[in-house]
Amino acid sequence: MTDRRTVVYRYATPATGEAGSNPRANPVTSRDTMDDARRVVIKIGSSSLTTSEGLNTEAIDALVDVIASLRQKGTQVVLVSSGAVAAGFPQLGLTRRPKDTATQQAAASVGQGSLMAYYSQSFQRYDTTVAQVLLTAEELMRRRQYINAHRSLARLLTMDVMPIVNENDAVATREIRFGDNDRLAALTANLVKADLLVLLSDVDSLYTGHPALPDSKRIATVASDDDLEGVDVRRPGAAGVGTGGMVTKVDAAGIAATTGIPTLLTSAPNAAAAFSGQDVGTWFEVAGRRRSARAAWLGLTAEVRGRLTIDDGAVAAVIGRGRSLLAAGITDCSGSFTSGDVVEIADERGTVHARGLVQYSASQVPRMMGRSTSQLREDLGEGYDGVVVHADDWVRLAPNHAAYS
Ligand SMILES: Nc1ncnc2c1ncn2[C@@H]1O[C@H](COP(=O)(O)OP(=O)(O)O)[C@@H](O)[C@H]1O
Ligand SMILES: N[C@@H](CCC(=O)OP(=O)(O)O)C(=O)O
Repeated sequence: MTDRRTVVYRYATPATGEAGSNPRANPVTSRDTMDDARRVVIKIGSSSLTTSEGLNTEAIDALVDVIASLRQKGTQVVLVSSGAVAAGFPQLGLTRRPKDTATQQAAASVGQGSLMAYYSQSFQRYDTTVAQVLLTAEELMRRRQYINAHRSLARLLTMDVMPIVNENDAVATREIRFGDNDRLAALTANLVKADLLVLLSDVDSLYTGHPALPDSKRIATVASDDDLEGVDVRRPGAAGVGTGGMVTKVDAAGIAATTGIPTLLTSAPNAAAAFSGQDVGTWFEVAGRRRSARAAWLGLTAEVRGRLTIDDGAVAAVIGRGRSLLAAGITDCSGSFTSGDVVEIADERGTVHARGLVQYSASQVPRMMGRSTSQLREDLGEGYDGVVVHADDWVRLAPNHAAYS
C-alpha cells in the first residue's frame, strides 16, 4: 500500500486569478440584474439556427449582433452552439435528421465546418476572432481534461476571442454523448464560472404543457421544483431538428441552479429584449450557494468508478457531521478504481449519499475495511491516518442525484 495519499492533492483546483476568475461586481439575481453579468454562457439550439435547407444565416447574424453588443459593454460571452448535424445533413443529400450515430457523426463533421465558417464570417463584422471548442462528456468527466478545458476557455476569454463550444460529435458515441447541448451548456457555465446561463430555443418560454396546446400557460419564474409540479415537458411526436426538447432545458437549468447560476430560457428573437431586462422567457432562480468548480465536477460531472458501502455510524459521522470516511466504517466495496478516482458512498440500504475521491485502490480497500485506525497502523506504519475519503474531497448528493445539495 504505497500509493496512499498520493492523488487527492495532486489535483489543483482550476486556476483562478488572471485566467479563471470572473470579475463579477454584483450577483445576478433576477431579470433586472442580467445586465450585471460579467460572464455569460449562451446556448442556442439547432431549431433556431437551421432550416431544412441548412444554416439560417439571418438567425445567426441576429444572434451575433446580440453577442457583439454584450461584448461591447465588457460582458464576456461563451457561446454553446448546436446545429452541426442539422447543418450537415442537407449537404449530404439527406432529407431528415439521421437516426444512427455514425451518420449523425458524419453529418456533424460536415456541418460543424459550415457552422464555424459562418460564425467566423458573421463575427468578422465586429472584428471578432472566433474559436471552436469541441468537448465530450468523457473529457469533462476526467479531472485533468476538465482543468484543460477550463484553462483553454479562460485563456480565450482573456484574449478577447469568442469561444464557440459544441459537443465533439465526430468522436462521441451514443453511450458517451451528452445527447443534448443544454446539459453541456450548464456544465460549461460551471466550468467558466459564469454568472448567468441563457438558453435560446424556438419557443419563447417554458409553458405548463406543450405550447401548441390551448391550455398551456407561460411560466415566468421557476423558484423551486414546486413550480414544475404538473408541468408537461414531453416532446410529442418530435419531428424537428432539436434533440432535447424542454426536458433537457429544465434539467440544464436545474444543474445550473444547484451550482449557483441562474438561467433564462427564451427564444432567440427575444434575446435582445431579455438582456435589456424585459419580462420575457422563464427565469430559473438559483437553488443553492455557488459551488467551487471542483465540487461541481465531483458532484455533477465526474465518472464514478466504484462504490463504498458504509455502516450507519459512518453515515452519521461523514454525511451527518462532515467528517472524513475511515476504513473502519466501510462494510463493502465494489467497482474498479484506483487512488484518486471518484467513488460513490452509499449506506447499507443502497442509498447513495455522496461522491468523493478515494485514496486507495479497489484492491486495497477490501483489506482495510472494518479495521480500526490502530489496527491498520500495525500494517501500514505510524503515519497512517485512517482516511479513505478525506472530508475535503467529497460532496453530498441531492436525493435525486441529479446534482448535489
Ligand atoms: N412545456 C413546454 N414548454 C415549452 N416548449 C415545450 C414544452 N414541451 C415541449 N416543448 C417543445 O420543446 C421544443 C424545444 O426543444 P428543442 O426542439 O430540442 O429545442 P432546441 O433545438 O432549441 O434545443 C419547443 O419547440 C416545444 O415544441
Ligand atoms: N451537437 C449537436 C447538437 C445536439 C443538441 O443538443 O441539439 P439541440 O437540442 O438542438 O440543442 C449538433 O451540433 O448538431
